[in-house]
Amino acid sequence: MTLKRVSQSLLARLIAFGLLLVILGSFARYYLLAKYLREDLTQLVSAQQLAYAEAVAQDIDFKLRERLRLLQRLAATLPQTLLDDPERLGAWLAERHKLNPVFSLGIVVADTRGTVLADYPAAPGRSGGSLAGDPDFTHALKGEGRIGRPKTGLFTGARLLPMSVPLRARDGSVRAVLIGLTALAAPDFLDRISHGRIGESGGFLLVSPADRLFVAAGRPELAMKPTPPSGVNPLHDKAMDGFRGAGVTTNAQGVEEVSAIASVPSTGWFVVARLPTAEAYAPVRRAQEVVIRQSMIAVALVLGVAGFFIRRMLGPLHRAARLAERMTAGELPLAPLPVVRDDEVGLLTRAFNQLLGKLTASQVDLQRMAHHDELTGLPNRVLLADRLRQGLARARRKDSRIAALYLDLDGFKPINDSLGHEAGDIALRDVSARLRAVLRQSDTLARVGGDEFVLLVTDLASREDCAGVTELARRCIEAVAPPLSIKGHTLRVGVSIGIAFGAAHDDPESVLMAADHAMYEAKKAGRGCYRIAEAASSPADTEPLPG
Ligand SMILES: Nc1nc2c(ncn2[C@@H]2O[C@H](COP(=O)(O)OP(=O)(O)OP(=O)(O)O)[C@@H](O)[C@H]2O)c(=O)[nH]1
Repeated sequence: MTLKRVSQSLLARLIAFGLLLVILGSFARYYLLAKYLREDLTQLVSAQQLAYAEAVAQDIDFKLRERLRLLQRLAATLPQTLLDDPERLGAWLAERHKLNPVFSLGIVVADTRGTVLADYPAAPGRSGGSLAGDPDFTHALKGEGRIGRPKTGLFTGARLLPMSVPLRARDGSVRAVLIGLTALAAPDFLDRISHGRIGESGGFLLVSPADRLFVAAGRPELAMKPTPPSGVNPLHDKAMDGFRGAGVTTNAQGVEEVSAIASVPSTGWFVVARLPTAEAYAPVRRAQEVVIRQSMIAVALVLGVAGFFIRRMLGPLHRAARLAERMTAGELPLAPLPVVRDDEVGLLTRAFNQLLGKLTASQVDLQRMAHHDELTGLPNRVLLADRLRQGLARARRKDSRIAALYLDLDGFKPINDSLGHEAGDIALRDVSARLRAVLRQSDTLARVGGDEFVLLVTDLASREDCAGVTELARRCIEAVAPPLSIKGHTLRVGVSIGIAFGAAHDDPESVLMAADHAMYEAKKAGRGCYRIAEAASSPADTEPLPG
């Protein structure tokens, strides 16, 4: 029941409408903000990631080329006589290595058969060993230097990157092969991949697409591990096919990330700079949180402030409704409601007051019509009966009397008959006016029939007062007697009066009947006179009145 009342309340509906607007607005802002911020951030983070990836790729490319150039310089400067003296060759290599120790796992010199002549730093079993089947050795033997493929070293067992260059005789023939081995984990080599961080959770990967291998990775467990099969990570698949640039993708671990790919031209590798979107889009989440917080504040404001103001605005309406209810219940008299403000509520209250005014006026009219004669405006039989009851009640309380004078016009019918009903009405109104002029204010003159009137006189406290009633009857006869001028005709009517007195024990009907009978007596006595009823409480029958 209470819920139904609330749902029907204008206040509740206005607040609900306000809340709906706030919530819809919040939803729209929440999603639009997220959408546009995400788009902008994707662009920004992609550009940033690409810049990182390119910088790292260039750095790695530079280091690789530098190493290859160094190896070529060594090959060009190595005194060929040392090839026949492994001990001195080893010392020469050690000297060079100390000057620039970039080949952390050693510089190896092998003759054209692949036999290792010397190495530094030395690896167990390498010197005197054979590199005959080694692809880097074979390649250099053909006269070309190259950066090899990452692999696990034959003698060192470490993950390394080999580089090989030929050592040529004066006639241009290959006399030996120089191989430089760099540990993938060597300092200042791929550390930007393995230790570089992007934000809190992002990092780098170095991929060799030809080997389908992670050469190095920020996550150590990925280093030298195969790349995911195609179909797992769409952006990785594109990168393997040669795409360079940035995009949003989901990696093999199911983590969505913004990734950028840049080439390492010297090896055909590529660097991936990756940042999980959970971190990249953190500002989006923060903005969404702000929107949610704002919305909660807006909801609180709508509930509090708007609720307060709407309540205030509708307050006069509530008060007016309560007043109207109490008037309807009869607890308050009907009265215009106070118009507090000049707004819609005031307009409604004013309209209500106008309606109330009309209602009250028609109620007064109805009341008047129910108690008055329409033609003369005099009280009718109903109101007379009431006044008669009141008069007798007062007589009981004050030990006084009342007198009823029953008046019947003489010779009225001929006016109707000769001049018409309208003339008769005029005569009745004129006679009423003359009789009214004779009365005291406390007397009641009522029209009780066609040409019959009753004059009620109350509070007759003394014998003189009672004697005054006959005097009043005489004045009535005199007042009616002068000729009437109706529609250019001079007409005469008279009046016969029957007087009956009433005291404490009398009932209204018997007093009226007594007066009526007395009036007939007056008619019989020749009209134009009054007679006093004997049956009712005439002053003669009762105890003498004081005075
Ligand atoms: N014009 C008019 N006539 C009315 C009205 N009510 C009653 N009458 C008429 O008043 C007349 C009353 O009749 P009577 O009392 O016999 O008339 P009267 O000539 O005074 O006769 P007496 O009383 O015997 O002297 C009737 O003709 C009614 O039709 C009214 O409201 N207007």
